[in-house]
Amino acid sequence: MILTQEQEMIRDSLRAFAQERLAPFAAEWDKNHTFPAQALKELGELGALGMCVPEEWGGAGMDYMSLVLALEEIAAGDGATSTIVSVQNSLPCGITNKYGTDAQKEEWLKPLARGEKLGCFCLTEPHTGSDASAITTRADRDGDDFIINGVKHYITTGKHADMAIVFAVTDKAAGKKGISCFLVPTATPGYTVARIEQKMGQHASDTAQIVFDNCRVPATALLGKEGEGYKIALSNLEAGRIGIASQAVGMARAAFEAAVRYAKERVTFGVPIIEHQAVNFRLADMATQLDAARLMVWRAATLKDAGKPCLKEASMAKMFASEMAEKVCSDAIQIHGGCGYTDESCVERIYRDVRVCQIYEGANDIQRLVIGRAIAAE
Ligand SMILES: CC(C)(COP(=O)(O)OP(=O)(O)OC[C@H]1O[C@@H](n2cnc3c(N)ncnc32)[C@H](O)[C@@H]1OP(=O)(O)O)[C@@H](O)C(=O)NCCC(=O)NCCSC(=O)CCS(=O)O
Repeated sequence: MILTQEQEMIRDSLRAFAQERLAPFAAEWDKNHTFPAQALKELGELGALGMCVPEEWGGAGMDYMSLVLALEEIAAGDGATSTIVSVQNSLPCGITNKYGTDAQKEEWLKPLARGEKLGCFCLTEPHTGSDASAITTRADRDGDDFIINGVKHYITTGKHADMAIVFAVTDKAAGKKGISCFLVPTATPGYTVARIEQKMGQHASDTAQIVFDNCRVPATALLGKEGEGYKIALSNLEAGRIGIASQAVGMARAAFEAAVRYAKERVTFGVPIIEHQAVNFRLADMATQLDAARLMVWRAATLKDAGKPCLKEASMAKMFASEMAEKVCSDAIQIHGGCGYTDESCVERIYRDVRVCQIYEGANDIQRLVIGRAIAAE
């Protein structure tokens, strides 16, 4: 696959930014659980927080391929930052751009796309993750308003976000077609950050539990039509999953590159360990798996840019890339030996950071279900 000159430029400029402004700080952010606010501001100025939003709405007006190229580079610098950027682009920006009214776009999409404001995506609930249509958060009509009550769980940027895309049941009897989507400013009374999760990795990105307690929003806060929420969630998660796949490739690439550097420096039995066939063959397998995953990401992004269906290809890319990434990071630890298991090297952090790519925005068992269904329908 050949990139355009513009796509190459985007990749190169994000690579330079990530290596200068993210990678040197990633270990410290991880240790201190520091939210990368300044880096996000700078990424916003580069246009990386609203990459596919049209220029008239404050975005960079680029294609999806450019977004996945940017996400790989950002993830190679810091996995946690890439998650915040991926969610912001695919979900708050993606959904507000597609379904927002001009007024909603003026108020929210412009600052989101410029990185002046952050958004989050509230679908998952404590008892409803994979089975997304079983959510119980309610939005009850009260005159010209809706009143939202319920609990959302594992919400990326839930604490730092200025707005939330919230899915809630407006008509219980209608099942999947009774779910609606709302744009909720997080300053609205009744939006409460109830808990911050203590995670295995990605410490620089907050993952919050949000309680909606009589959170009143006007009916004009609806995104799309009443009852369209489930479809909005699933169709945008399809795009989000390509982004997650690209993040997995970026994190795995960073671990692979660290392993190559170490293998050239570390001497055993009188030679750099890269000259030992066991290490050299391991690196060969890692490089091949990485390339395969990247090609799957690029294929899904190309289909999306062409407006072609890519549900199966997006799920395949997410599943393959995230599982590849765990293996490549584990191999990178193995090549580093003892120091790979300590914070002396970056690979133990990347291994922790990348693990969640098999879980969030649709666990890989759900990706298998989506792929299997598509095969059965062909
Ligand atoms: C497990 C599921 C795959 C099950 O899906 P369903 O069988 O319940 O869905 P369908 O009946 O097939 O579809 C419903 C409706 O939506 C339309 N649809 C579905 N996919 C698409 C698409 N890609 N593009 C366009 N439209 C689509 C479909 O045609 C139907 O419409 P009609 O009825 O025909 O009009 C599913 O529940 C699933 O994917 N589960 C996983 C959920 C998930 O990923 N959760 C994680 C969310 S991330 C989160 O909340 C944390 C926040 S974070 O910060 O990221």
